[in-house]
Order: sequence, then C-alpha cells, then structure tokens
Amino acid sequence: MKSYLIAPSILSADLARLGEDVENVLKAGADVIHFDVMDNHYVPNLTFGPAVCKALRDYGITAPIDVHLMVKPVDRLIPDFAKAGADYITFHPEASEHIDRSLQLIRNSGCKAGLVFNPATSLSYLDYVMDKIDVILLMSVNPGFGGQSFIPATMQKLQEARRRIDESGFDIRLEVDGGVKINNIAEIAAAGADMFVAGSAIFDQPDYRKVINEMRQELTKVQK
Ligand SMILES: O=C(CO)[C@H](O)[C@H](O)COP(=O)(O)O
Repeated sequence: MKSYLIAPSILSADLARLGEDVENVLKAGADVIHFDVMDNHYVPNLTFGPAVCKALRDYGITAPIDVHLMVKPVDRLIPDFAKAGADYITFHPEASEHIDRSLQLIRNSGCKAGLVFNPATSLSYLDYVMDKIDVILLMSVNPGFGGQSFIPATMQKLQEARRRIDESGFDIRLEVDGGVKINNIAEIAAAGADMFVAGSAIFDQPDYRKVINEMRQELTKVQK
C-alpha cells in the first residue's frame, strides 16, 4: 500500500478567504486539496467551477488539487479543470454516458483519473477500466454536503476495492470521502484506504495542525 495522504475538503473552508485558508491547511501538514464541484443537478448543492481552481493556482497554491466532479454531464468540464490546474479529476460513473471516454479524456488532459462510488453504487463499474484509473474514491456519505456521518457499510466496500486494486497490480489510490474523523481514520485505513478526504473534521477546528497531526498519529497504528 502507498503512503497515506490527507486531503482537506474546501467545502468546509472559509470561502470568504479561500486562498489564505487553503494555504494555512497546507502549512498545517495537509498533502492534497480536495475540491468539491457540485452542480445542483447531479447533487442538490452548488459550489465551485474551474475559475475558483485557477484562482487558487494564481494565489500561489502548488499542492496537488483533487477535483471531485459531482456534475452531470461530466466531459465538458474536464479540459476546463485540467487547464485551471487540477491534478486529479474524478467523476461518478452514473453521470457519464461513456465512462471509458471520460477516463481517457482526463488522462489525455494530463491529469490523474478516477471513478467515484456513492454508498449504493456497485464497484462493478470498475470491471473493464482498472488500467485507465489512478484513483478509486468511495463516498462514505451521500454526496452533496459536508458534516454528515460516516456510513459503516463503507468499511466492507473499502475491503472489496482494496482487493480489486491489489489483484489488478495497477498503481491505484483508494480514497475515502465523508465523515472521516480522528476517531475513525485508523479503522478506515485498516480497511484499505490510503487517501483521506476530511472537511468538517479539519476546517471546523481552530488548530488545523493539531487535527492533522492527530490523524497521522492514528494512522501510525495501522498495520499495512
Ligand atoms: O464530497 C463531499 C460531500 O459530497 C465532501 O467532501 C465530504 O462530505 C467531506 O465533508 P466531511 O468531512 O465534513 O464529511
């Protein structure tokens, strides 16, 4: 398994001073910035577009930006986010008419590609595309809002996704998003995740460094 990555979700950041807040969370030890794109169509909420991603780059953010597209249709936004500075682009298979084409479009745009699975979405969408993905993102809440509780059935799904990755032999990250906290991150890692999105757990606390350090401390307890 790969080294662990902590990816704060900007959904819970201080949006009035986004650049500064992202800079602060990176200085506090975050590895990746998770960028939630919601369209009020695929999910019942509306957030950020490519202009905001570009604004973070223009502000001087150099860390990897992990763009999670909760939009339908998917393809039109891929080149825009790649140009705006995305490193990872992930999308929900149900939202794309042609999953293979969307994945290729992401890689051809120079980004790492991934599929996102809602709590009730089958991992069978992975069957014919393991060679075309760099990350599998399992939603541990229903997408649309921060601050929800982790759905326990995700643990078993993580184990299944980990088994698929290990059997494939491909270099694929296993990311989890929703309700990740200090008190469950070790169990989530033990189930197979190596990339952890955390929004409210980090941004709702005054001391980001303390939360991230405590998460890393928890992760040291996990046998890889
Ligand atoms: O994609 C998301 C919601 O669709 C968010 O990234 C996710 O829920 C993170 O928030 P929190 O850590 O507060 O649960």
